[in-house]
Amino acid sequence: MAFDAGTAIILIGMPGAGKSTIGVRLATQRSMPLIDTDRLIEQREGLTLQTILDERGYLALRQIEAQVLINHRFTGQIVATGGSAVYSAEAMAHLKRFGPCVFLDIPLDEILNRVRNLDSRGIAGPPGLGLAEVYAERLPLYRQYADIIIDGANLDELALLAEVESALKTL
Ligand SMILES: Nc1ncnc2c1ncn2[C@@H]1O[C@H](COP(=O)(O)OP(=O)(O)OP(=O)(O)O)[C@@H](O)[C@H]1O
Ligand SMILES: O=C(O)C1=C[C@@H](O)[C@@H](O)[C@H](O)C1
Ligand SMILES: [Mg+2]
Repeated sequence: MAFDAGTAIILIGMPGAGKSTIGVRLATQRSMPLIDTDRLIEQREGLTLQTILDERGYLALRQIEAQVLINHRFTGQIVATGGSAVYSAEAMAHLKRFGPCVFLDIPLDEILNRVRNLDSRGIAGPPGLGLAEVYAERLPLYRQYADIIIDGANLDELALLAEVESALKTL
């Protein structure tokens, strides 16, 4: 693919996969702006994600997320998506027009270690669904939309960043 200054890099993966952490590092390293799509949602709605979930439910949050993604231009940006972005095929097709989609593939046990506050952190899924079920449901979707899959097992932030950079060079 053409990898010029306008090309975005889209990070996808489970909550706790490191999209924001790696996003910040990639943006700094490449002198590109970082956009966290969760913040776009909160700005548009004037509400926190948790309030949207509590007051309108997870399907409404997924719908809002899809609309926000579809209506935004991501040219030249590092994009840290919400973990639930992959529920909208239309939003994913739109995102992928701006650049490659990088799936940070972190094993479930590591995700479970990192994400402890499931009840208060707002997962866009049915109440009561555990992280293991969310992981099983989403894994095929993350794989389906990924142009690059990074096996992040046992990689610290810097090692993961290096893997992402080296995979991007192969495109
Ligand atoms: N490679 C890594 N090794 C160990 N810990 C990491 C790594 N990357 C991120 N973390 C830690 O995991 C936690 C979650 O990371 P981060 O917030 O970047 O995930 P995220 O994918 O953006 O999640 P969310 O979907 O909740 O926004 C943070 O505490 C971060 O310090
Ligand atoms: O993985 C998820 O379901 C979510 C992750 C967060 O980043 C937010 O996008 C939202 O709370 C949903
Ligand atoms: Mg994040």
